[in-house]
Amino acid sequence: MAQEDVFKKLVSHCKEYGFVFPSSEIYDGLGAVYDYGQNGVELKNNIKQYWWQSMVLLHENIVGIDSAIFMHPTIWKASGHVDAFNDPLIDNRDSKKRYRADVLIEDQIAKYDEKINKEVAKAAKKFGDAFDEAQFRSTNARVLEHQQKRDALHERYAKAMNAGPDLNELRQIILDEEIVCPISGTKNWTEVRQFNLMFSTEMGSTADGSMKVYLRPETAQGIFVNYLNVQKTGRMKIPFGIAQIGKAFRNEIVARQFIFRMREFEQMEMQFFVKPGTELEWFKKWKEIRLKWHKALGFGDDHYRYHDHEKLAHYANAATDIEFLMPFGFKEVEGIHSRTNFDLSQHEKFSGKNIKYFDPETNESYTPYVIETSIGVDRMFLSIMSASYKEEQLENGESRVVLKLPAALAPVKLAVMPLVKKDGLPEKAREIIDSLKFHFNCQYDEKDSIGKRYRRQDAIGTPYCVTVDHQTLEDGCVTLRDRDTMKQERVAIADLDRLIADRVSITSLLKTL
Ligand SMILES: Nc1ncnc2c1ncn2[C@@H]1O[C@H](COP(=O)(O)OP(=O)(O)OP(=O)(O)O)[C@@H](O)[C@H]1O
Repeated sequence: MAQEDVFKKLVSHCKEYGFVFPSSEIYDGLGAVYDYGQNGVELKNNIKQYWWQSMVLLHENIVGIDSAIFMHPTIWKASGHVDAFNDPLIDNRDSKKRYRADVLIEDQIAKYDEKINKEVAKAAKKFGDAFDEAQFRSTNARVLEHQQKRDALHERYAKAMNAGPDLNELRQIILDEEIVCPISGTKNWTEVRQFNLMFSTEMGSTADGSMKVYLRPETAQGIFVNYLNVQKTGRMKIPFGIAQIGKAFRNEIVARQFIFRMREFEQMEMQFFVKPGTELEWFKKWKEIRLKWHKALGFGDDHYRYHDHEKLAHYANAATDIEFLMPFGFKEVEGIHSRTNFDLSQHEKFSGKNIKYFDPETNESYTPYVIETSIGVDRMFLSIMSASYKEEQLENGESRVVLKLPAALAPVKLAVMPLVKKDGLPEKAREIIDSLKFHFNCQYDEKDSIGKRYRRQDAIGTPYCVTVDHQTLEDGCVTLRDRDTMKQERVAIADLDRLIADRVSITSLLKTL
């Protein structure tokens, strides 16, 4: 099945099974804003717990905070967001649609790649085993032509972006490449303008004199302005980290690909404060720690890659993304940045307060350097859903949709089902739930045939199902069914907790780190 179709199916599955709903749906939705349903919120909470515990439980020098969304507006001046948190925007005069100029050009670069890959696939089909891909790429005239065009475009684009970006040049590239609007099909483009991504609102009544405040576009600044509070009250010694999970808001120009790019989303960020000069060593360590965290979910190492940044933001001296293989290609899910002492120095300058760290061992004061790990909860959610969604053909000719979620992240861990709705079986099933519900999330289900009930649980990723039958009342045993193997075994009710609790706990994942 084409990857685009898989993605469409995933989006409708998310809605049909209570994972993600478009926001304000009965009012026709709100662009790039989504709500999480009964299963989505459980999965999301489990992802957050996995991240939080891996940070604050496993590292004695990392603690958490929860700072407010509203912050003093000067913070965003100091951080550079007021002046420089922009995307280059271009409108098509005919469709009245708005695009990111950089994205239009990046899509054009991807089109050359598609053309090259098509030529390669065609030749592979033609020559079969005798096909030498490397030689074909370096000798085929059509491939060489596409490669040349792509590389020239890439170079010109990189130069334009490095220059600030150069808005006239971005527009010229769009014109020269004859990029058309996907809606109107025309090249009737406006000038390219800078567009600030922060949402703003007014705080206080106008009579008192209101103040323009921003909805935070990242959670990190709440950590920077509190770092000394935490350091002093927690008696933290460098190196130490502060973790935070919270909402962030960006008025994205082009919001597409479902929950990949949203206007309201959630971030899990950790800022690690280190001694100047040691930051690149810590950057390397955090790159490794974070990739291990992702890989522990068991989707396969081929789903991940680093993308080291060649072009660095002015405040960074190293940066990499962890990319995940989504149905629409490798995409960033997490950024790891060595942010130097830029943010803390800026806050020192703009606030006029001394926020240097005093090192009791060396008796020196200095502004720490910072390594940041920053991951989007919603993007992580999408990556997990897309890697877990499977359509399987069964031996008996039937098919099933199953979410092979890591058991520790699954919304429901165990479904308990009485074979029939009588003879005391429902009561027995509820008794089992009552004894297990304090340890993990159980669901009672008595409607429809057992087969249908299994399919419903497969579709939401429930790793285990238990069936209570007449024999249960006599021997205290139930049938335990495994989601992935679909194998069934007879086990004693008394053993259920021992068999399941460990495998479905976040702790089981943390122990592999
Ligand atoms: N609009 C968004 N919707 C959902 N998640 C987002 C959004 N913007 C950023 N994130 C998440 O927050 C993480 C850290 O934010 P960061 O500012 O480094 O992203 P970014 O480099 O601006 O992302 P992108 O290049 O995709 O816009 C990203 O890796 C991503 O997982």
